[in-house]
Parts: sequence; structure tokens; C-alpha cells
Amino acid sequence: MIKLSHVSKNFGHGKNAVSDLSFEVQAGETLVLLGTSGCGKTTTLRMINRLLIPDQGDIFIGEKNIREEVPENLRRNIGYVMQNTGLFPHYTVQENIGVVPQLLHWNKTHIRDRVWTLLQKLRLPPEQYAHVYPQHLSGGQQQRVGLARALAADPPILLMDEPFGALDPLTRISVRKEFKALDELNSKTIIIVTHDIEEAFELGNRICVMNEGRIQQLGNATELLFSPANDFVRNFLDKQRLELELKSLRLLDIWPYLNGTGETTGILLPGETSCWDTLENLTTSAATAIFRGENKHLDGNILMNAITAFKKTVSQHGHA
Ligand SMILES: Nc1ncnc2c1ncn2[C@@H]1O[C@H](COP(=O)(O)OP(=O)(O)OP(=O)(O)O)[C@@H](O)[C@H]1O
Repeated sequence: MIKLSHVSKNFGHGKNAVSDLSFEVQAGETLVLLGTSGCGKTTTLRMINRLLIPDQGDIFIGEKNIREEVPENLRRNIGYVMQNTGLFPHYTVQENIGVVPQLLHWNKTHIRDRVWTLLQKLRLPPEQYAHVYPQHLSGGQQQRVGLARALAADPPILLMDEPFGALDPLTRISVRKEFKALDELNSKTIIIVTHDIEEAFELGNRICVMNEGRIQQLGNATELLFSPANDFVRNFLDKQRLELELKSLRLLDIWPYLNGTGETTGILLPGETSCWDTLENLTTSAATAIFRGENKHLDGNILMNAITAFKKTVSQHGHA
């Protein structure tokens, strides 16, 4: 568990970079810090790693206040993925990934085994890539090596600063997909910094929207979309709103508003299916929603009407 309590940081030129930040990230949870450039995301991440010390407030990892922790011990439990990978150009891929295990005095065989395992998991065949230098890798491959390096000593906490920021949009989507499927991340506590809204919604269990060093809202996707705390959050999400809503709402969320008859036609879509995937299916086939033993026939109109009715109810009565 990571806990920030009333944390502020000022770099000595007027405004605070971060003001009165309080939040908790539960063990095994992925929290995304989302906001425009300069809103204090990186400063927050660097304070958790003690690369920066807050002027006010406290940060706890588990029960321990990190002010009382030796930075080297603290960082042993934290993997840090930097925006521009931060790979050492004069080290091979294997040497880059082995940096922390080396500091921890693992023996050579242990380091090599771990590096090779990670390269395999990240789809970089070790025979081909272990002895290559970073400049001979593509951006996506360098990013994977950066991730492997952060994961090398299997830290319980992972901090990631714009991990996919330097990648072109297509590579970004595919590296993100691989990242999500990585078994090494199961049960890790992760904080990801991004300015990419779609990325935040795809990766975060919860999202912390920041502006000018302050938290505007911290919540899950549906809370941010359907119960925005203020105009900033509403406006920030507006450009991608329809797509985000369709991706975050599941059939079971709008179940009471689906007016389809009980007949079963076409493919069966379970209640957990997102409205986005449902629409995609409906373009090629008839479909029936199934949830808790009940069937409802679906078409585009039934779906969109149900979403509209759901939104109307939430705007009148708040999010359940
Ligand atoms: N070492 C520093 N010295 C002085 N000012 C700094 C320093 N680091 C950050 N700042 C300032 O603090 C504010 C927050 O910066 P920060 O890098 O945390 O924002 P960010 O949300 O991560 O933005 P970006 O996505 O552009 O990195 C900015 O105004 C920035 O100029």
C-alpha cells in the first residue's frame, strides 16, 4: 500500500508544483496519474521514490514513513520506468536489465537466468537481443528493456513515468497490450503517469485527474465519466467521451434499461461485455445479451437508448 498524506512541493519559484496531495493506492492496484503537462505528475512519482523530498506532508509505503527509510532500501522495493527509458548506452541489453540484481550481489548465473526469462516474456528472444546495445533497438524494444530492467529484482511496487510516451501510436497500442498481459505484473502495486486519456482508462483500476498540482478527482472510469467532480474533469474528458463511455459501460451496467425481448438470436454476449465490443459485434451479426440467466435481444437502437436512459438516471440521481 502506498499512501500520500497532504503532500506539497515547491521548487522555489512561486506556485507549488504539487499542493496538498492525499491518496492511497492499495496493494495490487494500478493507479494512473492523469493530467496535462506541468500538472505535477512526475514530481509526485519522484517523491514516492525519494528522488525528491516533499516540503510538507508524508508518504507511507506499508506502515513505514519513507522519510525514515534509507533511500537505497526503499528503491530496492520500487521499480522505476523512466519516460525516455534511461538505458545506459554503453551497456548491452543484458547488462542494462541486470543493473539492480548486480547491486544486490546476485550471482552471475542467477542474473543471466532472470534476464533471459524477462526477455522471453517481453518477446525479445534473448539469443538475438541480450548482447545488443540499446541504440540498435527500436523505440518499442527499448521501452520493453526499460520495463524488464524495472522488473528485474521483482519489486512489489512499480512506478512508471509516461512509459509509452515516446512510441508512435500503433506501437504504443501493441506495447500497451503486451504490458497488460504480462504475468510479472500480477499483484504488483503500480502507479503510471500519463497525459493520454485512453491509456489511463485502459490501464488504471482508478484514475487520479490532476491540474495545477492538485487532485481534481480520483475514481474509477465510470465515476469520472458519469459523476465528474467539477467542470475541469468534465471538459478534460469531453473530446473522447463517447468512446470512453462505450468502453467503460458494460451490458450489466445498463441491464435495467435494455428493452430487448427475451428471444435468442445470433451470438450470445455475457453481461461483462463492454458496450463498445457489443456495438462492434452488432455490425456483423445479430446478438443477444445474457446476464444472470436472463436473455435480451440486442440491436444498435436498443443499446444506444439504454445508454441514454442510464446516463439520464445517473445525472438525476448520481452514480450508484
Ligand atoms: N527540478 C525542478 N526544478 C524546478 N521546477 C521544477 C522541477 N521539476 C518540476 N518543476 C516544475 O514543477 C511543475 C510540475 O512539473 P512536473 O514535471 O511534475 O509535471 P508533469 O505533470 O509531470 O509534466 P510533464 O508531463 O510535462 O512531465 C512544473 O511547473 C515544472 O516546471
